[in-house]
Amino acid sequence: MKVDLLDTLRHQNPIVFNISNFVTVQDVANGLNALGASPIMSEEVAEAEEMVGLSSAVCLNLGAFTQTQVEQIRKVGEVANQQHKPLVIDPVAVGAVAYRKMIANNLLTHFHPDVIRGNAGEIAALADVDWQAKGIDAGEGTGDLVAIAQACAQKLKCVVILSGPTDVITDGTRVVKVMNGTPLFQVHVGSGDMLSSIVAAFCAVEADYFEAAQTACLVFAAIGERVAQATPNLGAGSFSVQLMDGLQLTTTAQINAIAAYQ
Ligand SMILES: Nc1ncnc2c1ncn2[C@@H]1O[C@H](COP(=O)(O)OP(=O)(O)OP(=O)(O)O)[C@@H](O)[C@H]1O
Ligand SMILES: Cc1ncsc1CCO
Ligand SMILES: [Mg+2]
Repeated sequence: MKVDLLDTLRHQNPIVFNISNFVTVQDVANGLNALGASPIMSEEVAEAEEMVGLSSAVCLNLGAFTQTQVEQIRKVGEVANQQHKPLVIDPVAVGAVAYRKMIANNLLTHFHPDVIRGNAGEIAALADVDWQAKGIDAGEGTGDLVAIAQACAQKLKCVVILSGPTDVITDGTRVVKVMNGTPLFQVHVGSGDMLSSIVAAFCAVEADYFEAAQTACLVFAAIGERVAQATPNLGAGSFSVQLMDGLQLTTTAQINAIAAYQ
Protein backbone atom coordinates (compact mmCIF):
# COMPACT_ATOMS: atom_id res chain seq x y z
CA MET A 1 0.00 0.00 0.00
CA LYS A 2 1.51 3.30 -1.14
CA VAL A 3 0.33 5.66 1.62
CA ASP A 4 3.15 8.06 0.63
CA LEU A 5 1.10 8.88 -2.46
CA LEU A 6 -0.76 11.30 -0.17
CA ASP A 7 2.42 13.38 0.13
CA THR A 8 2.88 13.23 -3.64
CA LEU A 9 -0.71 14.38 -4.10
CA ARG A 10 -0.25 17.28 -1.70
CA HIS A 11 2.98 18.27 -3.45
CA GLN A 12 1.57 18.06 -6.98
CA ASN A 13 -1.88 19.54 -6.19
CA PRO A 14 -3.42 17.94 -9.31
CA ILE A 15 -6.48 19.48 -10.95
CA VAL A 16 -9.42 17.08 -10.77
CA PHE A 17 -12.38 17.78 -13.07
CA ASN A 18 -15.69 16.61 -11.62
CA ILE A 19 -19.15 16.40 -13.02
CA SER A 20 -20.83 16.26 -9.62
CA ASN A 21 -24.44 16.11 -8.54
CA PHE A 22 -26.25 19.15 -7.17
CA VAL A 23 -26.69 17.47 -3.75
CA THR A 24 -23.05 17.03 -2.80
CA VAL A 25 -21.03 19.25 -5.13
CA GLN A 26 -19.70 21.45 -2.33
CA ASP A 27 -18.57 18.47 -0.27
CA VAL A 28 -16.74 17.10 -3.28
CA ALA A 29 -15.03 20.43 -4.05
CA ASN A 30 -14.06 21.09 -0.43
CA GLY A 31 -13.04 17.49 0.25
CA LEU A 32 -10.64 17.49 -2.70
CA ASN A 33 -9.32 20.92 -1.80
CA ALA A 34 -8.80 20.05 1.86
CA LEU A 35 -6.93 16.88 0.99
CA GLY A 36 -4.54 18.74 -1.32
CA ALA A 37 -5.98 18.45 -4.83
CA SER A 38 -7.47 21.25 -6.94
CA PRO A 39 -11.14 20.73 -7.87
CA ILE A 40 -12.92 22.17 -10.87
CA MET A 41 -16.56 21.61 -11.84
CA SER A 42 -18.55 22.32 -15.00
CA GLU A 43 -22.06 21.80 -16.34
CA GLU A 44 -21.33 22.99 -19.90
CA VAL A 45 -20.65 20.52 -22.68
CA ALA A 46 -19.06 23.22 -24.88
CA GLU A 47 -16.04 23.44 -22.58
CA ALA A 48 -15.54 19.67 -22.24
CA GLU A 49 -12.28 19.50 -24.20
CA GLU A 50 -10.69 22.46 -22.42
CA MET A 51 -11.80 21.21 -19.01
CA VAL A 52 -10.38 17.74 -19.54
CA GLY A 53 -7.26 19.27 -21.11
CA LEU A 54 -6.36 21.30 -18.05
CA SER A 55 -7.13 18.43 -15.64
CA SER A 56 -5.00 15.49 -14.48
CA ALA A 57 -8.01 13.26 -13.75
CA VAL A 58 -11.77 13.21 -14.30
CA CYS A 59 -14.57 11.98 -12.01
CA LEU A 60 -18.07 11.55 -13.44
CA ASN A 61 -20.78 11.29 -10.79
CA LEU A 62 -24.09 9.91 -12.05
CA GLY A 63 -26.01 11.10 -8.98
CA ALA A 64 -28.64 13.40 -10.47
CA PHE A 65 -28.66 14.11 -14.18
CA THR A 66 -30.95 15.65 -16.77
CA GLN A 67 -30.82 14.46 -20.39
CA THR A 68 -28.69 17.50 -21.23
CA GLN A 69 -26.24 16.51 -18.49
CA VAL A 70 -26.09 12.94 -19.79
CA GLU A 71 -24.87 14.40 -23.11
CA GLN A 72 -22.20 16.33 -21.23
CA ILE A 73 -21.17 13.27 -19.22
CA ARG A 74 -20.85 11.22 -22.42
CA LYS A 75 -18.77 13.90 -24.14
CA VAL A 76 -16.46 14.37 -21.15
CA GLY A 77 -15.96 10.61 -20.82
CA GLU A 78 -15.08 10.33 -24.51
CA VAL A 79 -12.65 13.24 -24.31
CA ALA A 80 -11.02 11.83 -21.17
CA ASN A 81 -10.36 8.57 -23.05
CA GLN A 82 -9.06 10.44 -26.11
CA GLN A 83 -6.72 12.56 -23.97
CA HIS A 84 -5.66 9.54 -21.87
CA LYS A 85 -6.75 11.16 -18.62
CA PRO A 86 -7.69 8.78 -15.77
CA LEU A 87 -11.46 8.42 -15.58
CA VAL A 88 -13.48 7.48 -12.47
CA ILE A 89 -17.23 6.75 -12.50
CA ASP A 90 -19.60 6.90 -9.50
CA PRO A 91 -22.80 5.05 -10.58
CA VAL A 92 -25.14 6.48 -7.91
CA ALA A 93 -28.29 4.41 -7.31
CA VAL A 94 -28.01 2.26 -10.47
CA GLY A 95 -29.15 -0.63 -8.28
CA ALA A 96 -32.36 1.13 -7.29
CA VAL A 97 -33.51 2.90 -10.46
CA ALA A 98 -33.77 0.92 -13.71
CA TYR A 99 -33.53 4.13 -15.78
CA ARG A 100 -30.18 4.98 -14.20
CA LYS A 101 -28.83 1.52 -14.88
CA MET A 102 -29.89 1.82 -18.50
CA ILE A 103 -28.19 5.23 -18.81
CA ALA A 104 -25.02 4.00 -17.07
CA ASN A 105 -24.77 0.91 -19.27
CA ASN A 106 -25.28 3.06 -22.35
CA LEU A 107 -22.59 5.54 -21.26
CA LEU A 108 -20.20 2.62 -20.73
CA THR A 109 -20.53 1.75 -24.43
CA HIS A 110 -19.18 5.23 -25.29
CA PHE A 111 -16.15 5.42 -22.99
CA HIS A 112 -14.01 3.19 -20.81
CA PRO A 113 -13.60 4.06 -17.12
CA ASP A 114 -10.34 3.31 -15.32
CA VAL A 115 -12.07 2.96 -11.94
CA ILE A 116 -15.70 2.49 -10.90
CA ARG A 117 -16.49 3.29 -7.25
CA GLY A 118 -19.86 2.35 -5.81
CA ASN A 119 -21.53 0.66 -2.86
CA ALA A 120 -22.64 -2.99 -2.90
CA GLY A 121 -26.03 -2.24 -4.45
CA GLU A 122 -24.44 -0.22 -7.27
CA ILE A 123 -21.61 -2.62 -8.06
CA ALA A 124 -23.96 -5.64 -7.93
CA ALA A 125 -26.27 -3.91 -10.43
CA LEU A 126 -23.43 -3.24 -12.88
CA ALA A 127 -22.30 -6.87 -12.48
CA ASP A 128 -25.91 -8.07 -13.08
CA VAL A 129 -25.96 -9.78 -9.67
CA ASP A 130 -29.23 -9.97 -7.71
CA TRP A 131 -29.27 -7.43 -4.85
CA GLN A 132 -31.87 -5.26 -3.04
CA ALA A 133 -30.41 -1.76 -3.28
CA LYS A 134 -32.16 1.00 -1.31
CA GLY A 135 -32.08 4.39 -3.06
CA ILE A 136 -28.55 5.79 -2.87
CA ASP A 137 -27.67 3.26 -0.13
CA ALA A 138 -26.18 -0.21 -0.49
CA GLY A 139 -29.33 -2.04 0.70
CA GLU A 140 -29.30 -5.76 1.35
CA GLY A 141 -28.02 -8.85 -0.38
CA THR A 142 -26.49 -12.18 0.39
CA GLY A 143 -23.79 -12.38 -2.27
CA ASP A 144 -20.05 -12.55 -1.72
CA LEU A 145 -18.85 -8.94 -2.01
CA VAL A 146 -15.40 -9.93 -3.30
CA ALA A 147 -16.92 -12.11 -6.03
CA ILE A 148 -19.37 -9.34 -6.99
CA ALA A 149 -16.59 -6.73 -7.24
CA GLN A 150 -14.43 -9.11 -9.29
CA ALA A 151 -17.32 -9.92 -11.63
CA CYS A 152 -17.94 -6.20 -12.20
CA ALA A 153 -14.22 -5.53 -12.81
CA GLN A 154 -13.95 -8.43 -15.26
CA LYS A 155 -17.11 -7.43 -17.11
CA LEU A 156 -16.14 -3.77 -17.48
CA LYS A 157 -12.36 -4.33 -17.65
CA CYS A 158 -11.46 -1.74 -15.05
CA VAL A 159 -10.56 -1.39 -11.39
CA VAL A 160 -13.63 -1.63 -9.13
CA ILE A 161 -14.09 -0.31 -5.60
CA LEU A 162 -17.04 -1.79 -3.73
CA SER A 163 -17.22 0.46 -0.65
CA GLY A 164 -18.92 -0.17 2.67
CA PRO A 165 -17.90 -1.18 6.21
CA THR A 166 -15.05 -2.97 4.41
CA ASP A 167 -13.92 -1.56 1.06
CA VAL A 168 -13.12 -4.16 -1.59
CA ILE A 169 -10.71 -3.02 -4.31
CA THR A 170 -10.03 -5.29 -7.28
CA ASP A 171 -8.70 -5.30 -10.83
CA GLY A 172 -10.70 -8.45 -11.50
CA THR A 173 -7.95 -10.73 -10.20
CA ARG A 174 -6.05 -9.09 -7.35
CA VAL A 175 -8.07 -8.05 -4.28
CA VAL A 176 -7.28 -5.68 -1.41
CA LYS A 177 -9.66 -5.04 1.49
CA VAL A 178 -9.59 -1.87 3.61
CA MET A 179 -11.14 -2.35 7.03
CA ASN A 180 -10.77 1.21 8.35
CA GLY A 181 -13.73 3.58 8.58
CA THR A 182 -16.55 4.71 10.84
CA PRO A 183 -20.34 4.23 10.67
CA LEU A 184 -20.55 8.05 10.76
CA PHE A 185 -19.77 8.01 7.03
CA GLN A 186 -23.28 6.61 6.54
CA VAL A 187 -24.97 9.58 8.22
CA HIS A 188 -23.26 12.04 5.91
CA VAL A 189 -24.71 12.08 2.38
CA GLY A 190 -21.80 12.62 0.06
CA SER A 191 -19.19 10.44 1.75
CA GLY A 192 -19.23 8.16 -1.27
CA ASP A 193 -19.09 11.07 -3.72
CA MET A 194 -16.09 12.51 -1.89
CA LEU A 195 -14.35 9.15 -2.00
CA SER A 196 -14.91 8.80 -5.76
CA SER A 197 -13.37 12.21 -6.48
CA ILE A 198 -10.48 11.44 -4.13
CA VAL A 199 -9.89 8.20 -6.05
CA ALA A 200 -9.56 10.37 -9.19
CA ALA A 201 -7.07 12.61 -7.38
CA PHE A 202 -4.87 9.61 -6.53
CA CYS A 203 -5.14 8.35 -10.13
CA ALA A 204 -3.72 11.74 -11.16
CA VAL A 205 -0.48 11.00 -9.28
CA GLU A 206 -0.20 7.18 -9.67
CA ALA A 207 -0.48 5.50 -13.07
CA ASP A 208 -1.20 2.09 -11.52
CA TYR A 209 -4.90 2.64 -10.85
CA PHE A 210 -5.23 -0.46 -8.68
CA GLU A 211 -2.60 1.09 -6.36
CA ALA A 212 -4.19 4.54 -6.58
CA ALA A 213 -7.67 3.17 -5.77
CA GLN A 214 -6.60 1.22 -2.71
CA THR A 215 -4.55 4.11 -1.35
CA ALA A 216 -7.51 6.47 -1.79
CA CYS A 217 -9.77 4.07 0.13
CA LEU A 218 -7.30 3.69 2.97
CA VAL A 219 -6.58 7.42 3.26
CA PHE A 220 -10.26 8.42 3.26
CA ALA A 221 -11.48 5.67 5.60
CA ALA A 222 -8.58 6.07 8.04
CA ILE A 223 -9.06 9.83 8.23
CA GLY A 224 -12.76 9.32 9.00
CA GLU A 225 -11.90 6.74 11.64
CA ARG A 226 -9.40 9.06 13.36
CA VAL A 227 -11.92 11.90 13.39
CA ALA A 228 -14.58 9.65 14.93
CA GLN A 229 -12.18 8.35 17.56
CA ALA A 230 -11.04 11.82 18.56
CA THR A 231 -14.46 13.00 19.82
CA PRO A 232 -16.91 10.88 21.87
CA ASN A 233 -20.58 11.05 20.80
CA LEU A 234 -19.77 12.78 17.54
CA GLY A 235 -22.90 13.48 15.45
CA ALA A 236 -23.53 13.85 11.75
CA GLY A 237 -23.06 17.64 11.57
CA SER A 238 -19.85 17.84 13.54
CA PHE A 239 -18.47 14.77 11.77
CA SER A 240 -18.71 16.43 8.36
CA VAL A 241 -16.91 19.54 9.64
CA GLN A 242 -14.21 17.54 11.39
CA LEU A 243 -13.81 15.27 8.39
CA MET A 244 -12.80 18.34 6.35
CA ASP A 245 -10.25 19.25 9.02
CA GLY A 246 -9.01 15.66 9.01
CA LEU A 247 -8.61 15.61 5.23
CA GLN A 248 -6.41 18.69 5.45
CA LEU A 249 -4.41 17.94 8.59
CA THR A 250 -3.91 14.17 8.82
CA THR A 251 -0.38 12.98 8.02
CA THR A 252 0.76 9.81 6.28
CA ALA A 253 2.35 8.70 9.57
CA GLN A 254 -0.99 9.04 11.37
CA ILE A 255 -2.70 7.01 8.64
CA ASN A 256 -0.02 4.31 8.71
CA ALA A 257 -0.45 4.05 12.50
CA ILE A 258 -4.05 2.80 12.19
CA ALA A 259 -4.03 1.29 8.68
CA ALA A 260 -6.01 -1.98 8.58
CA TYR A 261 -5.95 -3.74 5.22
CA GLN A 262 -5.19 -7.10 3.71
N1 LIG B 1 -20.48 1.01 8.40
C1 LIG B 1 -19.34 1.57 8.00
N2 LIG B 1 -18.24 1.48 8.77
C2 LIG B 1 -17.10 2.02 8.38
N3 LIG B 1 -16.92 2.72 7.23
C3 LIG B 1 -17.97 2.84 6.41
C4 LIG B 1 -19.21 2.26 6.73
N4 LIG B 1 -20.07 2.53 5.72
C5 LIG B 1 -19.39 3.23 4.81
N5 LIG B 1 -18.11 3.43 5.20
C6 LIG B 1 -17.10 4.20 4.48
O1 LIG B 1 -17.77 5.32 3.94
C7 LIG B 1 -17.17 5.76 2.74
C8 LIG B 1 -18.24 5.92 1.67
O2 LIG B 1 -18.66 4.64 1.27
P1 LIG B 1 -20.19 4.24 1.08
O3 LIG B 1 -20.20 2.81 0.66
O4 LIG B 1 -20.99 4.62 2.27
O5 LIG B 1 -20.58 5.15 -0.17
P2 LIG B 1 -22.01 5.51 -0.76
O6 LIG B 1 -23.01 4.48 -0.35
O7 LIG B 1 -21.83 5.76 -2.19
O8 LIG B 1 -22.28 6.86 -0.01
P3 LIG B 1 -23.16 8.16 -0.44
O9 LIG B 1 -24.49 7.94 0.18
O10 LIG B 1 -22.44 9.27 0.15
O11 LIG B 1 -23.21 8.21 -1.91
C9 LIG B 1 -16.09 4.73 2.42
O12 LIG B 1 -14.85 5.27 2.80
C10 LIG B 1 -16.46 3.52 3.28
O13 LIG B 1 -15.32 2.79 3.66
C1 LIG C 1 -29.24 12.11 -2.12
C2 LIG C 1 -28.83 12.08 -3.53
N1 LIG C 1 -29.74 11.98 -4.54
C3 LIG C 1 -29.19 11.96 -5.74
S1 LIG C 1 -27.51 12.08 -5.71
C4 LIG C 1 -27.52 12.16 -4.01
C5 LIG C 1 -26.28 12.31 -3.21
C6 LIG C 1 -25.55 11.03 -3.06
O1 LIG C 1 -24.76 10.82 -4.13
MG1 LIG D 1 -22.94 7.00 -3.39
